[in-house]
Amino acid sequence: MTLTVRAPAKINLHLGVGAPREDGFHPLTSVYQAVGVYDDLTVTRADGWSVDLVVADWIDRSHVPLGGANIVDRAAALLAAHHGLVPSGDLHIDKAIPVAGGMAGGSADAAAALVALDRLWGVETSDADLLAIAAELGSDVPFALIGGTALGTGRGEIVEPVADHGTWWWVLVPSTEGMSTPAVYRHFDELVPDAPAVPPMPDALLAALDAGDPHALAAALHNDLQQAALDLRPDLAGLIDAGEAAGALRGVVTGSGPTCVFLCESADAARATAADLRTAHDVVLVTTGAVAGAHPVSYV
Ligand SMILES: C[C@@](CO)(OP(=O)(O)O)[C@H](O)COP(=O)(O)OP(=O)(O)OC[C@H]1O[C@@H](n2ccc(N)nc2=O)[C@H](O)[C@@H]1O
Ligand SMILES: Nc1ncnc2c1ncn2[C@@H]1O[C@H](COP(=O)(O)OP(=O)(O)O)[C@@H](O)[C@H]1O
Repeated sequence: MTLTVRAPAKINLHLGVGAPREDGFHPLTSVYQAVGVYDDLTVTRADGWSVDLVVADWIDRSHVPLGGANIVDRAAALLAAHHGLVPSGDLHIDKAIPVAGGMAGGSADAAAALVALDRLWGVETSDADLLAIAAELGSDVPFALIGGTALGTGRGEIVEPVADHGTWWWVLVPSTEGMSTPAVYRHFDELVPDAPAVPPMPDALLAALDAGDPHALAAALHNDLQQAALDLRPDLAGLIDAGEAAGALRGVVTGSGPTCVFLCESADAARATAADLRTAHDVVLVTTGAVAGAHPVSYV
């Protein structure tokens, strides 16, 4: 039996960050959207356990740990332990989500592994248990399971879908060099020593999503980590200006960066913005959101 599960990248339409909790995590008010850039995970029955990887030609394979240190190894171990099993299977990752790019590629792989191994092992984990295991793996993993557009609270792991009546056109510009999420949060703490205990709700953004209005959404996009990311990567400010000058309604850093995402008014506007940005950047992707969370695409 061979099963392929596809999991999407996420962007943060809103990322409100509060003061660090006692456990070191930051309380978040995040609006996630799953976009059409995917990692595919293929699992095949085997007696032992193995993980291998291929990457898109613009991704540096050496940035993805193998040999037991990949997040999919932890996903397999947690799901197996939940059912009193030992992990088994050959798992193959086909990666097109930027690594350490603020797009939750590792989280997507973890979510895909949970969905794929649940089927491979025939263990029929409940949705509630799968979400709980996902939350143990990482703050962004539950969202990768549900996809769509969702509000994330707690440390980002408590997710609920929100009304979204738009088809949103995005231009994405990843960087070849990733950024460390903990380092960006640490710099945020230096920049904003008086962050609130609970970041406020992004009411205007939620209304723009419900209305399907790209101009209102563009005006409401917000990321509390953006200044910290720009301090650590000053070149990104010029990229955001260039995307907006090329016709995007608005450009922002996604998550802890360094990927910058540009909301465009239409498919044509996205293609034109991307063409302009390609004169200076090797990798410029055009995509839409919202798309589904981790889901099987082939089963033989
Ligand atoms: C910043 C965000 C925004 O969506 O995305 P990315 O930029 O990583 O994609 C997330 O909060 C990243 O979530 P994720 O990458 O799953 O984080 P985790 O594995 O849970 O935690 C990694 C580290 O990030 C920091 N962290 C993460 C989440 C959170 N609410 N507060 C934190 O301070 C902690 O230093 C933690 O040790
Ligand atoms: N399957 C995986 N894909 C990508 N990175 C992984 C994976 N497993 C572990 N990692 C580690 O997790 C780090 C964060 O990866 P990623 O999820 O791509 O970024 P981000 O947290 O910015 O969204 C990487 O730098 C890498 O060391």
